Formats: sequence, structure tokens, C-alpha cells
Amino acid sequence: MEGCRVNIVFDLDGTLIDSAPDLQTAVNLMLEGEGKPPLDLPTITSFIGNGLPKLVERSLDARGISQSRYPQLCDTVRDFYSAAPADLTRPYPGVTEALRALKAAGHRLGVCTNKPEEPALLVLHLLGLGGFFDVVVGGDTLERKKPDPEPLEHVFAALGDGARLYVGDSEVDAETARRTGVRFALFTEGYRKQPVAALPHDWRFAEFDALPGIVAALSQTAPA
Ligand SMILES: O=C(O)COP(=O)(O)O
Repeated sequence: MEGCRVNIVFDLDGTLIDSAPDLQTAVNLMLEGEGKPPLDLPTITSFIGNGLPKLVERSLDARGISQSRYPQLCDTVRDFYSAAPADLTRPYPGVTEALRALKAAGHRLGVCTNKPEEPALLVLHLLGLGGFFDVVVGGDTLERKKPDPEPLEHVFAALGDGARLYVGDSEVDAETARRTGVRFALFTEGYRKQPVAALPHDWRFAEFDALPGIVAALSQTAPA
């Protein structure tokens, strides 16, 4: 391989996959059961990023449902979601091709998501992406979740030696990369809430076909 190997870790929701529509379905099925009106897609999208429990908590607040119902309704949403995590969810354009190119170039790939591990593995499998990744850590795999550095450090440690790049779309991801001390490539078309300039990043891209070039540049400059 030209240059050094790069270990590339990806966020999942809003980075590799556009998963908001299936999360919306799961939340709205729960709300329907509670006799509450559904939430629209932009609202649900703005609630994604800190894990499924937080999505449910924010949804209950938005519809004035008592948080005392939270543990039960969290399980309800999780069950609805796990039953159909890839009905409407798709990888962003060019994701599969970019992952294939990065693997072919000899790099190692992982996932660090706040989505619970079980549905994360399932959705990766259903979308044909599971085979690309050596390590997948979800929001409930370890004690702490992003933006705590623990899960991202764990994935990089499991991937072994190499330069380190984290790829994500959100404020949580930018903060996680900063706290972990790794380079960050921002996918600008995901679920971020603030302008691109407000999220610290080393590179940014809007199309996945740009990612192999970013990795090649890092692999040339980073010490082996
Ligand atoms: O489950 C979430 O809220 C976000 O998941 P992500 O970390 O893959 O963006």
C-alpha cells in the first residue's frame, strides 16, 4: 500500500445511512398507541444523535407525555424499530462504493454509533454493509456513549496500528473526535443542526466519492 494504513471509523445515522424515516415510523407508532399525534421528519431528525433513549425522551417531551412512562415507551420504540430498521433506510449515495475502495486500498474500517448495538448490526446487515467493518460499537455496548471518548477510543484500539480518522455528520461526532484527539472528516449532508463552520473538522465532504481522496491524503502525511 502507498502511504500508511488508516483506521477509519464511521458514525452511522446521518453519515453512512439516512435512517430518520424508520426511526420516525417507530416513534410515531408509539405515539399512536398513546393517542398522540405523529411527529414530522425534521423534528425527529433534530432529536437524533444522542442515542435511542434520548430520541424517545425528546419525543415524549414534544408530545407532553409524562417521563414516568419513559422506560416502558423506550422499550416500545426499540421493539418497533428493531422489527423494521431498514424498510425506508438507505445508505447515502456512493457509500458502498467508497467503503469498497477503502477496503481495497488496505485500510481498516469500524463503526462507532450511539444507536444501540443490536439494531445497528441488523441495519448494517440488511443494507449489505456489515461485511466492511471489523468492529462495531453501539450506544449500549460500553458504559459511556459519544461524545464521551470511550467508545471511539475502544474502536480504534480494536482496529490496531494505523493513522486515525473519524467520519461523522453531527455536533456530537465533532465533539467526540475532539475529545478523542483524532482527525475528523465531516459529512455535510447528514443531521447536523448548526452551520458547517460551527463544527470543528479537518476535512469536509458532501459526496462520498471524495472520501477515498481524503484518506489517501491522510495516509501520505501521517506517520506510519
Ligand atoms: O442513535 C442516535 O441517536 C444516533 O446514532 P449515530 O451516533 O449513529 O448518529
